[in-house]
Amino acid sequence: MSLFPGLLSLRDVLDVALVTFLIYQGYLLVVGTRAVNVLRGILVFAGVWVLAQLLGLTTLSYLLGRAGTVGLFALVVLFQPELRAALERVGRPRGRDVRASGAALQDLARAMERLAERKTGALIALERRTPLGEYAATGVILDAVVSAPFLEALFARNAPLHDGGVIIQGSRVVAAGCLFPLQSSDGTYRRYGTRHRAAIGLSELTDAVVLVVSEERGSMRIALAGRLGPDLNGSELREQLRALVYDRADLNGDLPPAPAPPMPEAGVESPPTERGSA
Ligand SMILES: Nc1ncnc2c1ncn2[C@@H]1O[C@H](COP(=O)(O)OP(=O)(O)OP(=O)(O)O)[C@@H](O)[C@H]1O
Repeated sequence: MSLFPGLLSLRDVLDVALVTFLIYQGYLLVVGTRAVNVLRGILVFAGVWVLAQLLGLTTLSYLLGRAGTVGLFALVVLFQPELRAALERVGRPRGRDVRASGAALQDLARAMERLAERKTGALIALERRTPLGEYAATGVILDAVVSAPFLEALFARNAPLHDGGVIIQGSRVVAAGCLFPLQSSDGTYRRYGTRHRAAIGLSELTDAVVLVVSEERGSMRIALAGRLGPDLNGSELREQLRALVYDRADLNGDLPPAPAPPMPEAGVESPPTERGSA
C-alpha cells in the first residue's frame, strides 16, 4: 500500500519509524554513561571525514576511513561491559523487577538506619545507567538478593567484606569489598575521610547514587553527581531512594538526569563531620 503513489509506501514509513525508535533507544542506553563522550568524539571524527571527502582530500579521507573501520572493533572491546549491561537491560523482564525493587528499597533503607544507629560505617553504590562492573571487579562478586540482614552482616565490624563499598543493581547485591575512586581532593571535601571521598569520587565519575553511613557520627548521606548531600533521616532517605533509583519504572525505562540531593545552603559550611571535627 502506498501513501503517496510512487513516493512513499506504508512499509517505508514503518521502516523509518523503527529505525528512529532504535536510534532513540540506543541514545537512552548511552546517555549518562562514559560512552557519551566517546560518541561525541566519533561525531567530530565523522564530521572531519565527511569534510575531507567533500574537499577531495583523498589521503586524509583514506586514512580516516581506515581508522574508522579499526575503531569500530576497538569500540566493541573498549565498551564490552557497557554493551553487556545494555543487552541485559533490554532482556530483563519488567514486571518482576518493579515488585522486587519496592522490597529492595525498604530493606536497603532499614539496613542503613540500623547501621547508622549502631554507628557502623557503610558505603553502598546504587547502579543506574552507568555500569559499575569495573568497580565491582575490584571486590568480591556476590549476586545476592538485597535484604536488610544481609547488608548489615556485610558491614558488621570484623566481617570479611566490611572494608570497601557494596554495589547494588536494582534488587541484587552485585559485589562487596569494592574499591571506589577517591574524590580528587579539592578544597570543598578535603576535610572528609576516605569513605566519604570514595562516595563522592564514584558519584563524580558515574551517575550512581552512593549512600554513606558515617562510623564517627552515625549519619546517613547521599553522594550524587560529585556532591555530598546533608544528613538524612529514615523517611528522607526512603524518599530520595524512591525518587532517584527505585521509582524509575524498573530501572529499564527512561532515566532523566537526576537532580542533585538537597545541599546545605550556599556559603554555609557542611556540618562539622568528618576528619577530626566529629
Ligand atoms: N577507595 C575506597 N573505596 C571503598 N571504600 C573505601 C575507600 N577508601 C576507604 N574506604 C572505606 O572507608 C573506611 C575508612 O573510612 P574513614 O574513617 O577514613 O572515612 P570517613 O569518611 O571519615 O568515614 P567515617 O565517618 O565512617 O569514619 C575504610 O575502612 C573502607 O571501608
